[in-house]
Amino acid sequence: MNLVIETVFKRPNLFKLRCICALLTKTRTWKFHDLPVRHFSKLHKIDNVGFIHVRNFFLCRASSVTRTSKHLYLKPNLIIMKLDSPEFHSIFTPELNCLIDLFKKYNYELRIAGGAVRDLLDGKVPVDLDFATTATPAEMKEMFTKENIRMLNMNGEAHGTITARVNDKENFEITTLRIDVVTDGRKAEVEFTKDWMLDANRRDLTINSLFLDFEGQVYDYFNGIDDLKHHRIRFVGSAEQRIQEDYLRILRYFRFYGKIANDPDKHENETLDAIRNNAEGLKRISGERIWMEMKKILMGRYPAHIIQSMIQVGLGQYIGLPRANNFKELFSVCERTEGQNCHHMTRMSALLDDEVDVYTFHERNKLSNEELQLALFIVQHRGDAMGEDLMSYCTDLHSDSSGTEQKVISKIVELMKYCGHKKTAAEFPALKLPVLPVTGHDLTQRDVPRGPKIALTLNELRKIWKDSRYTLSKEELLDKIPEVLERIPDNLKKKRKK
Ligand SMILES: Nc1ccn([C@@H]2O[C@H](COP(=O)(O)OP(=O)(O)OP(=O)(O)O)[C@@H](O)[C@H]2O)c(=O)n1
Ligand SMILES: [Mg+2]
Repeated sequence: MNLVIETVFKRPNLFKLRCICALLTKTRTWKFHDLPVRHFSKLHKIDNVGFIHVRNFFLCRASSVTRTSKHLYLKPNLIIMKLDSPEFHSIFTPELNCLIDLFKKYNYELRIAGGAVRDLLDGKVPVDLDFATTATPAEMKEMFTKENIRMLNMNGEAHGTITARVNDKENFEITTLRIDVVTDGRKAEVEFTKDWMLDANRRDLTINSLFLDFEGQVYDYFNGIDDLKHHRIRFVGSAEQRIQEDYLRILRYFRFYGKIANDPDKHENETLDAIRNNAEGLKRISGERIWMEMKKILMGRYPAHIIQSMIQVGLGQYIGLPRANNFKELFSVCERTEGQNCHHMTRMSALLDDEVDVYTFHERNKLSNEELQLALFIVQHRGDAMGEDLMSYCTDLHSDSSGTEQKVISKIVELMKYCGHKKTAAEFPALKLPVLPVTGHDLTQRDVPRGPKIALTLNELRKIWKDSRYTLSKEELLDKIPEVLERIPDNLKKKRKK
């Protein structure tokens, strides 16, 4: 297939354009089909819908020209490879086979898209499958209705997504091929298409722009297979443009870097520049979405290197880490927690210097209460003089901490992981912890007035019990009530009111 160039100029300057063509092919005919897109993207900028910009001149494209409205598109070289791995064969459930037959029957194309193709090529069984189709949402709805297949949650319809529940057993999310026509950095207005290349072209990374049919053929328009093979994370076309369509892609880039790259710190300068120039756009992204990505980065590969790179390109202030600079601590904690199955917050705490940092981070990322409490706990206790006998330190900490037994134990275990005390982290949960032998009920039986005095007395008794190394019996503790009560002022409530 020979590609003959057509040109569409904003400001026609044929001469300049021809010079560039000549540079590439030494003829006036461009032969894109045997050049990977990346090859010429150095000279040209490929924008969000596949235009090529040649040094400020609007361009062009060729072959079986695809037109939408007034534009012409570049048709990049399509690479097809065959996948025949056990992982690929493992995806075929009876429900999926049923879905495939249905789309065949109605003559619509259906392929697996995005992350699942990437994972299969990487030898992994994908967690979930995303599907792409040439059928429009209306056509899908008609087909599923005719075939008595239930559809769920119609919220995604405007963006082309229909969820079908097959055999009342398995859900399939199927999205119509689309072009993101207008984007505001978070969500897009879309136009449906039948062209697989255009759908690939709207996606974030080359490794996420692959399609897979059910014969095992992988369709690759943007060199995703080669990038995956060489552990490269690249945006499809222009990084700036891809980021500006959805600023969350900045974090997705770093997340996939942690998943795919095999060098902790080998980002392409061009990509980092685009991220640096667009970092501010993250302001518009909700804390929940940011935190979702951050959690995966923290638990992926090279978390310390990646988060350091993120802060160095200026993301800190937009992701709730305006003061973060203690990379030494981050590196140590990530190293110490390697293979420890630690909580993501344990690693994150390394970059939070104090409680103010924790609350700043919480404000941006809307942490769960469990995450917030864990970060506060680690920040408060990581500097404790823990002594030689760590089990004893943990037992005391347990006795001093409020909260349900299980929650306190898990916070202590995380603290031990943070500090690199692996043995204690593993053994502490199995330790039979001493239980305070007196309860609030025992105190009321001994005429301690109800109200705040009960809790205060219990606390005092707990301290006495701890000082005895948990040896005092119930009776011995109850005998201490009078002396404890003497230390608690009578006008407790009045004082509080003041
Ligand atoms: N901001 C985004 C989010 C998603 N996508 C596209 O939509 C696909 C599916 O998105 P998602 O399920 O969020 O990510 P996956 O790549 O499938 O990764 P994961 O394994 O985390 O699901 C991606 O592969 C990518 O092609 C995108 O282009 N830009
Ligand atoms: Mg996915």
